[in-house]
Amino acid sequence: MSLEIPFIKMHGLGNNYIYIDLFRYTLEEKLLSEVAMKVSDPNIGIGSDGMILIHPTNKADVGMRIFNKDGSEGKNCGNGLRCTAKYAYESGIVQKTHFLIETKSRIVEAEVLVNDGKVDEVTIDMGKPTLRRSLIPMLGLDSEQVVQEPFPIENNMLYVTGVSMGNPHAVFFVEDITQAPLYELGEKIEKDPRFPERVNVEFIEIMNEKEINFRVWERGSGVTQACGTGACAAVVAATLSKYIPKNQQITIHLQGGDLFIKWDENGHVWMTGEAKTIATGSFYYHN
Ligand SMILES: N[C@H](CCC[C@H](N)C(=O)O)C(=O)O
Repeated sequence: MSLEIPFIKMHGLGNNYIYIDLFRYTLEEKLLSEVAMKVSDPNIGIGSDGMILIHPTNKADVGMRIFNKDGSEGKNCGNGLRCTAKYAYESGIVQKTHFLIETKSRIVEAEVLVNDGKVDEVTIDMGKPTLRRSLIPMLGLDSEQVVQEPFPIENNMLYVTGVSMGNPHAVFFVEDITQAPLYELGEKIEKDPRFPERVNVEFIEIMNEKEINFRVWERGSGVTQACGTGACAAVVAATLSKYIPKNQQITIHLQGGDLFIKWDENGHVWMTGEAKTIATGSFYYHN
């Protein structure tokens, strides 16, 4: 079977995905995982951190599904949400600047900043973090929160803070971000049995009460330039650890650039950042 699949490649701070507009194209469910792996491949595909589907839904103005480079389906994607919002507005799927996006794990509110009909910046109300151990999910005696819990791994003693933004994150504090064991321990932590659904792994360095340095090893995609849900999880973890105050805008310095995050007094996490279009075209799928 051969398919010519129209795509849009977009990124948020270098976290790039191949987007397929299912308002205008239909792709069979059984092909999704394989197509995600194929489009993500830099040698025989287009090259990306994964694939994102922008789809009709009766639960919100637009729906978003994310697939990682390894074909696994994630349940939320902060950079993907900003790019989905940009595309939905610019393509006319929505005719308003404030609208709802459905993800696998929650419905979020998006606000696009428009200049000359183009969206360069998006703010998303990412909703409330989930902190209960069993809902992150993380194995062990259930508890309301997992904050800097000893996490022995490969002869290292790390201290893990667990946060779900609809997808699971394990946050570790380091003294110097340039020494973060991203490649040495990223995949080992991602696939550690203490995380039954695997986990996204963030190493963060607290610079001051308003700035955090950040690196990420993503579940199913490895090291990426940025992770929006991870940046939200970082602010929640730093607040729970009492390194930063609540209800203050924090600048997260990711490899690909800065995100602006605030965990407000109502418990909602807000994320503001760029969304960029790289290319459009056709992907030729064969099986
Ligand atoms: N890059 C995404 C996160 C992808 C999460 C995915 N790796 C998962 O399996 O949860 C972001 O900007 O939030």
